[in-house]
Amino acid sequence: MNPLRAKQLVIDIPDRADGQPLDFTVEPGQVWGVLGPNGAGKTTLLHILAGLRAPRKGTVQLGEHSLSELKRRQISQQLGLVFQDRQDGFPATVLETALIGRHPWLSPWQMETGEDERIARHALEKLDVAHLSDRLVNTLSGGERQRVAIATVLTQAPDTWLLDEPTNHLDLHHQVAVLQLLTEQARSGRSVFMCLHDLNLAARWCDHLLLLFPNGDACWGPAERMLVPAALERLYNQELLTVEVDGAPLFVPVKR
Ligand SMILES: Nc1ncnc2c1ncn2[C@@H]1O[C@H](COP(=O)(O)OP(=O)(O)OP(=O)(O)O)[C@@H](O)[C@H]1O
Repeated sequence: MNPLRAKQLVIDIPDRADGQPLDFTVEPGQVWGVLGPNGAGKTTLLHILAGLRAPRKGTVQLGEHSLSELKRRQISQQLGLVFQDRQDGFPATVLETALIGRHPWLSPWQMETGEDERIARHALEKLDVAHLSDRLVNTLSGGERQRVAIATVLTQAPDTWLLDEPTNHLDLHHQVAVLQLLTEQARSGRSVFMCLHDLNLAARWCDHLLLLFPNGDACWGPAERMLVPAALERLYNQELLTVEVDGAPLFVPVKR
């Protein structure tokens, strides 16, 4: 598996100074969380790492190659992206949507095989949406649609998962199930890099964290080194109480 590297990367946020260039490597087996307030640049960073947007400065590498040297197909065989928002203009069923995940592995105009359908159906089962296989995606609830998006990337089977708020719209049980699935992906040698708004989910499930500040400052590293209450209070401009539960810190906003 090729590690994903950000090398001296500056996110291009209009009217913002360069700030701290990002220089980190997402290694196989790691689960990274990106934390930051609204507008800090989390989604933009994810799109840069997926090669969908150019950075202001620096490069993104998959193994020894920069993304700009790789064909889109090579990238999509290695990187999968779960978007924050999606438009369902095209009327497709849940199964047809999951099967889109096989496209990086098919030649142009090649039809999906029985094996592709088996992989897609298995992914739909893992995300608890197999019973919806024949439904049009635009008839699904927000949480069901989110689980289909994750199932589509599971069908794609990339080495590196990029996810923009994967727990959005999910009830507590499905939040935990998705984070458990991502943990299993990392344990099997893949890697996960996700934006999260829930600090406590990040503290519990991520082994590495990247804190993105609105002025372009940033810091990253092993989660236990990043979960410093003073830094998190500065990040969110919010006073926090910290308690320890089940061996992990729990952050609670101070109520005035
Ligand atoms: N095309 C654009 N034109 C102008 N400004 C943009 C554009 N795209 C993004 N921005 C701005 O860049 C900043 C970063 O946006 P981004 O979506 O990456 O933030 P985020 O950290 O993901 O925020 P959120 O937590 O709200 O999802 C925001 O202030 C946004 O308004």
